[in-house]
Amino acid sequence: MADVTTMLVDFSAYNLQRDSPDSNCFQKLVDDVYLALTTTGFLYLTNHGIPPDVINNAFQQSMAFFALQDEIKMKYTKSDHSNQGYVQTERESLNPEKRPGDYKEFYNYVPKIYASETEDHLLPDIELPEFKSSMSCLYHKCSELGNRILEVMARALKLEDPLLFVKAHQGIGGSDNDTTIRANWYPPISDNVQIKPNQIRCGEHSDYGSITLLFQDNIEGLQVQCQDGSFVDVPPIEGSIVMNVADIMQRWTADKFISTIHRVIMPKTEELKRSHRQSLAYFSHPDNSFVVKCVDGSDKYPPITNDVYLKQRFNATYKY
Ligand SMILES: O=C(O)CCC(=O)C(=O)O
Ligand SMILES: [Fe+2]
Repeated sequence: MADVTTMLVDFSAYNLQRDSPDSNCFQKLVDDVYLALTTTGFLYLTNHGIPPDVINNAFQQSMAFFALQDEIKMKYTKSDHSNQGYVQTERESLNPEKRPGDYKEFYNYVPKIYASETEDHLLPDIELPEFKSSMSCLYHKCSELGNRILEVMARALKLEDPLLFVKAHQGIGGSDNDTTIRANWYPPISDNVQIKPNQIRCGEHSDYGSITLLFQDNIEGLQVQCQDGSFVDVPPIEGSIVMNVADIMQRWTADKFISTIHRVIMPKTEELKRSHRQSLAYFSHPDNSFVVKCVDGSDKYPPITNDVYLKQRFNATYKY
């Protein structure tokens, strides 16, 4: 299985520049998505229609945030009862049994405003007045594209209601939905940095939500696991988005679509060690109160609300 590569899927037939699908090539898109998501669970989306400026601005603002002094970044630290904010190196352990904390920093952006508690104080508006608007712009483009992908996925499974997945995500951006953009920053491994045994940039894990859209910079490191346990590279391809199935979607589809383990390894060469790496991950979630039931009508997994499922998963991941 070690020669498995991640499929390239051309999204032109339903990209954000179109009002409706292109009937000439839509079925090919549906078939390609079915093939990729039932085999590796990962694909590269090309011709998706998110403007490059939107992506570049979010990358630039995210880099400007990580370049701030530590004391400033710490003002924006994520608390343990919410999802927004900054998390410093080693605080997240994605593979706690086998590895020390991940050698990465990240910032989670969630646009929702809680009724009782606003989280605006966790946005770096003073230092970076354009941070919020650039994250928000990418978030909304990803939501639009995400809806189209979810529709294609439902059509691939020939669901009676092709908008079932889309309807389950209608609260994105509001208080009943945890869809998040995570800006990841992997610092360079300079000579004065002590890397612990088995420490890597991002430990082996699968994502928790429905689907993930991942924007990589031009630095390699992402790998996905094959069925035989080995890992293969998912190198950056300029202009593409890496899309993957996450855990609640695997459960929802009674294991038809596969949520695959992935990781980000330490740089292999001296030159890469001196480079930092950035990625932006859009983690899409169904609404918290939505009851996820197997779409094939089976009882392979009992129905569960998304918020109960998420709580179980988050509790295992953070060190406080
Ligand atoms: O940085 C990457 O390429 C992957 C990050 C990732 O898998 C995650 O944040 O869940
Ligand atoms: Fe991930």
